[in-house]
Amino acid sequence: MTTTPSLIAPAGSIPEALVAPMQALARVSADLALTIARGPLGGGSLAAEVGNNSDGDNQKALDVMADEAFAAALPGTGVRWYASEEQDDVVEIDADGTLGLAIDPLDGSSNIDVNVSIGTIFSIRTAQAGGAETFLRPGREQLAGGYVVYGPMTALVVTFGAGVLTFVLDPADRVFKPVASPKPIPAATKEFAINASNTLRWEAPVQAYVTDCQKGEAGPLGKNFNMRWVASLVAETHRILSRGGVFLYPSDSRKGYEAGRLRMVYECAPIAFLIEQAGGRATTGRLALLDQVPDKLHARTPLVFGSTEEVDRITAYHQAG
Ligand SMILES: O=P(O)(O)OC[C@H]1O[C@](O)(COP(=O)(O)O)[C@@H](O)[C@@H]1O
Ligand SMILES: [Mg+2]
Ligand SMILES: [Mg+2]
Repeated sequence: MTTTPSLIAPAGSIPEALVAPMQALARVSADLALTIARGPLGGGSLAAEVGNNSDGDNQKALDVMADEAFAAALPGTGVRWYASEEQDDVVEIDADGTLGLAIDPLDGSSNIDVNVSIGTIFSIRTAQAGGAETFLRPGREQLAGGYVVYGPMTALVVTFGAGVLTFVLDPADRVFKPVASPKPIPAATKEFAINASNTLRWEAPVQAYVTDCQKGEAGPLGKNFNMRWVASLVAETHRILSRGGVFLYPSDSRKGYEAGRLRMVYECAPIAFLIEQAGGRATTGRLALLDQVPDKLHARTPLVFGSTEEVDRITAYHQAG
């Protein structure tokens, strides 16, 4: 029996061992895109609070639905270990699988009920003998890193370590089809993204950098900046891949935010992999993000990424501070 592919990729563009998991990810994402587009027509609220995950975040109905759908699609695709934002521990799928898949099944949960872009972020690694040891490794070892953004169009963007591939979901037949990837991220930018409600809680170097951006042409950076904050990491990443920019989610003094908000294994590492492959840079504010090793599955890390000139400037502010 042949099944219709959910992802049409140029021949040879996906490493052989990753074709089956990529098809599974694409199939579930296409289903999720339909569920998201139908909103309340599906019956019940996709944003209804249904529990808490191990990180203490509220789980919305769509968080749980997406997690269950991705986990259910993986048997037979070569995946041994499944690590999800919505699961306390790594789950074993197929004992003879050779891959580990880490996932943020639904990113940007606070935007589910306001009809703003949300997404899925995924990372594929070589399976080790144990679940935790598969993922507690430098992001540089990833075999694939990518996301799906459910926005005005649904797009899947992925790297296998040799550039960036972009696919758009065709609503006519619900298949992801290849499109040209944007040009490399421009080195210079005049656009930053940060949750400015935390200004007074940031460390001094971040406060100093954002203040200097706000000073505009008259300040030390000598240019007027624009600001964006979507509160969906996938949407911010898609914008920065499309036209450049710099994103910061630094640590702050709120309880639990000592290492920022975003999780290394299934949010920051795959995004950093994509950004580097697109010619940008990703750091913790101080160090290259892909060289850091998380100490636990849901470990958080400060994240700065985007156009190289601004990311490097932010590193310099940290070194000076
Ligand atoms: O609530 P804040 O500070 O705006 O944080 C927004 C950030 O949190 C996230 O929503 C976290 O992801 P989840 O929705 O998967 O927990 C990111 O997508 C986004 O960048
Ligand atoms: Mg997320
Ligand atoms: Mg999530």
